[in-house]
Amino acid sequence: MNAILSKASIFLSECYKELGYSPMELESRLQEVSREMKETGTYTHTTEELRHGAKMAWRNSNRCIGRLFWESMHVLDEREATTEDQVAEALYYHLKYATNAGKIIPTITVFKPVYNKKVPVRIWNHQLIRYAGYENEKGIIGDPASIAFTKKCQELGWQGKETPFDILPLVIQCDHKEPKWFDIPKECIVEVAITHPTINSFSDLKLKWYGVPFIADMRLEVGGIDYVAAPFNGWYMGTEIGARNFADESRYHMLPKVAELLGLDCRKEAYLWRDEALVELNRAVLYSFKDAGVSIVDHHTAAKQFKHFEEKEHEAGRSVTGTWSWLIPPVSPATTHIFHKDYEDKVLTPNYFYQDLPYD
Ligand code: HEM
Ligand SMILES: N=C(Nc1cccc(CNC[C@@H]2CCCN2)c1)c1cccs1
Repeated sequence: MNAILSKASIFLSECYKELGYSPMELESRLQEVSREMKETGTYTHTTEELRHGAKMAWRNSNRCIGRLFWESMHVLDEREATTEDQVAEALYYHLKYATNAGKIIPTITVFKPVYNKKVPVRIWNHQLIRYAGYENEKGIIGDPASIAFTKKCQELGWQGKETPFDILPLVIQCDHKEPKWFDIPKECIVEVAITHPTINSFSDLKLKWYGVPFIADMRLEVGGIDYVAAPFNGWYMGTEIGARNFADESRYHMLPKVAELLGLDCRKEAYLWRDEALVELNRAVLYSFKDAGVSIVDHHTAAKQFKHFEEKEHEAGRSVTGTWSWLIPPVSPATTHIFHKDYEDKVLTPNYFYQDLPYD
């Protein structure tokens, strides 16, 4: 218990200082928290503490290149939601609010935290919106990264259409019971068809992707409290879709098909046909999102924004921690300043952490 108390006082001291409270106000809050700890073995964040804690956690996310905007995140406090239906409704609201018809608003919804090892809410999805993956004797349909979770959804009674872009259901578990699944209303989902600015035959690839990434499986830790259901969204950096989701051999494996469409000579690696296909695919992703009015950032602009974040943090007297190998983009990494410096990969809290899958 006093482990939580020390984490709480460290968090509250930093949080209250950043919010401009006086030492007196901090002191009285610390006494209130220690009283609640004695009575209940835990303590409850005020909405303001939760709001600032979630933003600090983003600011401390070492692998995130998008941290410049950490203070602007919208925090939806859904700690009162206790049933699967209430959680599903809160998620529908988050999906619509954050999508904002394409002008994406970075948002997090925070559900009731763990207490005495009891887990009130757990979301089984990796991302709230993601495509299904099916594997049969003839091969794979859809996103290979989703094969295991898709099987889980089918065991729970969900049935997909077995197209390459079936949107998976929300899977919500309350109080360690059997999880419930919910189809996402179509008004909560924006998708972008991938076309190319100059190569018209690009649409023959019939590629599309969902507009907004909502990470649903990470644990938000604030002052010793574990929020294991706290889905958050931002906007995509183009390379995530163009250089990984569409390009990886273990994902949609599109480079050979793009190269063929471009009429590239693929007989020798030294012709750099992979690289040429990659650039055209990433150019198409950025062009299509822009044309559809859905927020996205290219990796050069994102790196410049990260540079600005570093400068702002320095002015605030905080040192920037980071994971270099995740911060450099997968396309043309050495063209960014990030590649040419190193970052201390120290894990601060509040932060977002991986957690064990809630299913086997
Ligand atoms: C606003 C636009 C944002 C952009 C463009 C952005 C960009 C990125 C990118 C490109 C990655 C690497 C992902 C990968 O390679 O799989 C990443 C990682 C991460 N981002 Fe951001 N991000 C944004 C907002 C956010 C927000 C709002 C949060 C949380 C509040 C966040 C927390 C994280 C975390 C925790 C990781 C590491 C994930 C992991 O370890 O798998 N980011 N971000
Ligand atoms: N742009 C985004 N990308 C992002 C951020 C965090 C985590 C992820 C997913 N990372 C895991 C994947 C799967 C293996 C390697 N990458 C994507 C955002 C997602 C949610 C808020 S911003």
